[in-house]
Amino acid sequence: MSEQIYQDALARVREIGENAGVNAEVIESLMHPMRTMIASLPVRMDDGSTEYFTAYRCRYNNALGPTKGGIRYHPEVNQPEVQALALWMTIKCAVVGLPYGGGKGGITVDPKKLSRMELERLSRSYVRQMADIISPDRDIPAPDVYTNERIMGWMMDEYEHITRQKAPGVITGKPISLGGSLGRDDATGRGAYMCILELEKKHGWNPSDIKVAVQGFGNGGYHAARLLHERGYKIVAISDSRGGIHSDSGFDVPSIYKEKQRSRQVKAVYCTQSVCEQVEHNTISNEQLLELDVDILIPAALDGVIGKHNVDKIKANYIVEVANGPVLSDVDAILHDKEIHVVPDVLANAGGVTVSYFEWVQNRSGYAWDLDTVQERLGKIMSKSFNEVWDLAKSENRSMRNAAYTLAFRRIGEAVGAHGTRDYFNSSDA
Ligand SMILES: NC(=O)C1=CN([C@@H]2O[C@H](COP(=O)(O)OP(=O)(O)OC[C@H]3O[C@@H](n4cnc5c(N)ncnc54)[C@H](O)[C@@H]3O)[C@@H](O)[C@H]2O)C=CC1
Ligand SMILES: O=C(O)CCC(=O)C(=O)O
Repeated sequence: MSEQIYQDALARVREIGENAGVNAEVIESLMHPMRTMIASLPVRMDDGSTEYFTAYRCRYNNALGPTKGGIRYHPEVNQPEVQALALWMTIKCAVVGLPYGGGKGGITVDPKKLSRMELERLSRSYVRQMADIISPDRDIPAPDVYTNERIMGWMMDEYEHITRQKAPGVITGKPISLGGSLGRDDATGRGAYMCILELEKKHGWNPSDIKVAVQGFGNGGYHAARLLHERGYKIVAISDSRGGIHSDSGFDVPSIYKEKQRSRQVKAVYCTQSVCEQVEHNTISNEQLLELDVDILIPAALDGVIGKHNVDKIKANYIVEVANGPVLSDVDAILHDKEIHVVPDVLANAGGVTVSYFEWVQNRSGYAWDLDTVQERLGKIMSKSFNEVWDLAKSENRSMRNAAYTLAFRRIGEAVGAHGTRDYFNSSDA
């Protein structure tokens, strides 16, 4: 699947790029990752043995600034997937106008099988191997699937040991006590929520009439569901890696979250007394969740979950991509024809990297913002970016993804031109 994901990502860039009116050389440059580093990480396990884990960091394109993007810990992470994710970061940062290029990293590991100490040694080992390419001015990691602020804290600490200086700007999504930003914890879900608020204004929705299904109940999915629930949207389905639950009357998201914290799985919520008393519900699989008759479907877990195999069964009016790459490119046109509108990942989940940018700015200036400032500035960027994409899509009858990519290509193209094309293509390892 992962090799297919990268080829799919390239095909989409080529297809949209060909009619975006951008210099063909710029589109060609996006076909080639600048650099992908692969490393073996030896980790001393608690039983005294040593295990080796394969790790990646891709700096895809730096036309707009230092490369930026999260680090994923997952048993299926591999080079093509990391490259696809880094390409999407390049486009995402350009869509929301951040002064960053795109990067991404990952380790092929099932973190659920490691102890806390093993996880810490693994994370520190990653930084030792990647220390030559990450830095506050070069490549700035952040959290992604199955990584979190604690891991970012260990990584920053290791980097500071290596460089013998304080360097909070080398990584974002850190604990607040180490220079993290207020508001980074829920920024990805909040950014998606802000996109939905824009849709609400355009369509005059009454939130309590709108049914939402959310696949994935982690950092992105949970906060999106929580904020929508607080506004009165009906969250009718929720899932995690082990399956999901469904109820037409909608769930009280905070109590599902509480049960998930206790049991470690959403499905275990099924028929727990506190939830059963509230609402009748049944268990569903992750595949069934995608096919529910809802107004908004929020895939917030992994890539490639909507493709030719199930596109005919998708009934949602809107797909808001909190996950990176949940829809494969070969169904873009089918969804557009069926008038199933997609708010693409490169816009819908850009709240996370936007607040990461705020964190980096705060670290560099040494001045911490309050939560209201973070959220207000996030709101401005999300609303402006959403409307730029929406207006272009409407005025030229494009899908929102096509419009978002077109805007990104124009911005990247302008920067490439300003660098002086020959130099940019010959040496761009800053
Ligand atoms: N954390 C962030 O700031 C950002 C995350 N994203 C994207 O959002 C998606 C989710 O990331 P996070 O929420 O950060 O990860 P997370 O690690 O906090 O949560 C992942 C969630 O997905 C569930 N999951 C895993 N495998 C699944 C499967 N096969 N089917 C259904 N659910 C499954 C997990 O149980 C968990 O609930 C990813 O695609 C990530 O790249 C995008 C932008 C920023
Ligand atoms: O916060 C960041 O810098 C990057 C988050 C990320 O990996 C993503 O947007 O996919």
